[in-house]
Amino acid sequence: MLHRRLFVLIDNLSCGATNQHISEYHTFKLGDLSPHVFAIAEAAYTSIVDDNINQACVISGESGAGKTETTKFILQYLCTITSNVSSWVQQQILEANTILEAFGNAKTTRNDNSSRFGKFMQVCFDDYNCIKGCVIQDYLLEQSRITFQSEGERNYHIMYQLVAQGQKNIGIAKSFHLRPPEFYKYLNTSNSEKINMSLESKKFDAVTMAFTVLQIPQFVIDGVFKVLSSILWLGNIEFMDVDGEVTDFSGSDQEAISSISNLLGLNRCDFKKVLLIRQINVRGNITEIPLKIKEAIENRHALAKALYSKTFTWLVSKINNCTNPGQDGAKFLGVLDIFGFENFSHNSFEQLCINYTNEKLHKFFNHYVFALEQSIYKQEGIYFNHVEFTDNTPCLEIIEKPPRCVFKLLTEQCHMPKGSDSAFLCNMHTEFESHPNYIKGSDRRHWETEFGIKHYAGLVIYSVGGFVEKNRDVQQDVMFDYMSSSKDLFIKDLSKYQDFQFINSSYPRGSSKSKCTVSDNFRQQLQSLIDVLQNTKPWYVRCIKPNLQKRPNTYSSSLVLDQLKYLGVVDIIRIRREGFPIHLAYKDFIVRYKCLMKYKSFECPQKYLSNILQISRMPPTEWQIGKTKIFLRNAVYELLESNRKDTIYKNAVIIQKYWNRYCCQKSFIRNKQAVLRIQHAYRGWRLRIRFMRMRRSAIVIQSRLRGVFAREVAAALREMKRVDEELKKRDGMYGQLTSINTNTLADCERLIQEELSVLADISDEIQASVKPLNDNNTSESNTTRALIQQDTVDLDNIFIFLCESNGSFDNALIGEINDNMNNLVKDLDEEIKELHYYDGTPGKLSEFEQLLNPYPTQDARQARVIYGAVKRWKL
Ligand SMILES: Nc1ncnc2c1ncn2[C@@H]1O[C@H](COP(=O)(O)OP(=O)(O)OP(=O)(O)O)[C@@H](O)[C@H]1O
Repeated sequence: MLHRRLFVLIDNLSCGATNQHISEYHTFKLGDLSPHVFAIAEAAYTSIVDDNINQACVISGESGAGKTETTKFILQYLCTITSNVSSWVQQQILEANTILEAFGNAKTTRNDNSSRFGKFMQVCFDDYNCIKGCVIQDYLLEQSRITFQSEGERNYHIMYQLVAQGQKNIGIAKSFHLRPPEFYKYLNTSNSEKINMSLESKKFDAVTMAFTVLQIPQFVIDGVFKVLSSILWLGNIEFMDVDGEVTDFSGSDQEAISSISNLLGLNRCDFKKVLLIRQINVRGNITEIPLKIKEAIENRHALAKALYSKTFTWLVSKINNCTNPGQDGAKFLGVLDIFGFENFSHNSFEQLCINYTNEKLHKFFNHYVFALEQSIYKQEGIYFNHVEFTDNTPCLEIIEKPPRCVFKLLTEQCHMPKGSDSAFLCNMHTEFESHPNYIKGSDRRHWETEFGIKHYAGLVIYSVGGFVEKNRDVQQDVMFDYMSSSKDLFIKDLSKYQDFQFINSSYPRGSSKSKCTVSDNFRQQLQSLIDVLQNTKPWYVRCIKPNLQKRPNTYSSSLVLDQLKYLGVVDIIRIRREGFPIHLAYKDFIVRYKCLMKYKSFECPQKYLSNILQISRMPPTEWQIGKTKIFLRNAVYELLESNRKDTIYKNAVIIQKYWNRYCCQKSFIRNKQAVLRIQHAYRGWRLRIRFMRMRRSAIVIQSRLRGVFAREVAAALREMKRVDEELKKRDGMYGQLTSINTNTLADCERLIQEELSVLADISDEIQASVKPLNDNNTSESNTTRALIQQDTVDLDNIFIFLCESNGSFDNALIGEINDNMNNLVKDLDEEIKELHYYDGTPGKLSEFEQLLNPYPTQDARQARVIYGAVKRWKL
């Protein structure tokens, strides 16, 4: 399926990247808003979410057009939309860029921050479409820049940053043996402008901060800076020719040698040997040959380049370790920021590799967009107007197609002991003289030093000097062997580090064929990149440089038109208009758009397809049905997509409605049940509390009542006892009265006998009422009996007695006691009165009163108490 795979054109100077911009583009379709790299990033991200296919954003354009900035915008966009809160891994991905820029970017005549390496950043996503990590693949770092920079250009940024920091901080200068920038030859090969120390020092702080975010230990960071300082010192070694065959160090070299040995933790003699002697492999025997002065200088440069490039690849692998997505990050969105097409006044091996990369990517683009497209039209038997496009296959073949191509001829020379640039050029002229994409040089005078290739973006003249040497990629194995026994842990680790991707040599060490050449490695790397891109859904971002002065809103028409032409933009607009850029298999089309049909019948797919399109009122010129696929123009596709989106939206609302209702019902029932259960439990609890309170109150009331009754009964019994004693006293009085008046006494005796008999009856009745209790419970009866038999009445015992009796006393009995007691008291009072009037003697009366009634008021009160108690009892 060819999706909306075309591109946005980025005018790099007007492209903003605030969070507001990001939120504006988020969730919007490509084309809804004005062209912006965020729209592409959004489309690619949506596609990864919807279709679950890996995506690739291929960013191209010439040097300084804004590829690196665009890459950063895409990363920033992805990091922002995939997380509300910036997570650690996203921070690490952004900071990795800071490190890569410091170590891999440099000032060129076209761009102050030119990437001198290519990179493919695969941002990996988990099943929830959140960023899980990132894998970076680097391509061909420009090594020659370490030792030499053209006019107006600079070495890699990190070199200046380190030296500037050394100027600011004495401690750092001492630890890394740093000197002012003017001291180092590798920083002064061109007349570039003066270094802004404070700016560089600030950038150095940013790099160390980025190292910290990537959790790189301090000893490793220090190790990296030691290597950089050693490289700078290497440039200052001058050598001295001894006899034309042997070289030695000059007096001024000693400081550099001791500094480098210290920094790398090497033995001084070993290091000197590396600089002055070369090892060669002759049929398995390693032979040491002293280097001539020219060779020693070249060897020193090679050593510096090898150290820097190894440190760079080590850093990339370290960053990959830190941002490794693990098992979860299966899907990825790759961002390819590769060096733009270059055509300088002096072009060398590096420019050939860079322009070869651009040719390769352009071919991929052409193949994907034009050739493949039109071959599918033919296969499917649909009618179309053939679209012509600029095919760059011949140019690519001259560079890379075996058996005879530029790279093959160059490798041949590298494998020859006496291989040279001139021999390479001669072979090229012979081989490609008649090739349409090849010219021998800018003019006849330069045929011995130059060759030209007509790239898709224009003719580039290459100076052949240094091609063989640069392609040889001298590995400096001896130096790394010595470094492996360094005292510094990082240096040791670095020396053992191998970029495993390209270790494929079967030749013995030291032989000229022992290593793949730089071009071989680079070709393999690029091929694997193309293989990865072929398995992704590509998105193209073409960066256009509007003017050469880096001014905003200034367009140099001819410059822009040239770029639009060679980037294939004009061709692509044609195919968009004339071709059918969207094609879908029948099944996919039906699955995707059947929602637009009311009646879903699948008997004849072709009929069904045309039904969908007719019902949706699509103009018939805008679509065609092939043998297995349906082909659509962009306008139809847009319309279908928009209808589909509306239908899905409406249906989604209905589904949501039902689902929400179901959820609400479910939640209501659950809440209701919960409320009932809570109510149930609460009511139970409240009733239990109320019952307990009432029971406690009842017990209190009962105990109080029982106490009251017990006290009243005890008072009654006490009163009985007192009456008994009164009777006894009266018996005594009777004898005295007899002597006064026998008749009166006889009457008195009779009356007393009657009263005694009444009291005896009461006593009998009490005994009789106590008796049933004795029969019911022997223990109870014992207590009761003991109580009754006691002379004195104890209130506690009375209470126990009442408890035991458990209400067996009849209220009537108490009433009777009360009545009898009242009667008794009343009778006694009357009797005393009678006695008083009978005698008629006041002196005797007072004696009798004192004798018979010593406590008249107390009697009356007791009687009232008993009466009151019994009355309450009855109530
Ligand atoms: N959107 C932008 N806003 C402001 N400045 C920009 C923007 N894009 C690019 N630039 C400026 O242009 C310069 C070049 O951009 P950039 O480094 O991205 O180019 P490039 O295409 O990657 O070049 P090279 O191929 O040399 O690496 C930047 O250093 C920056 O100053």
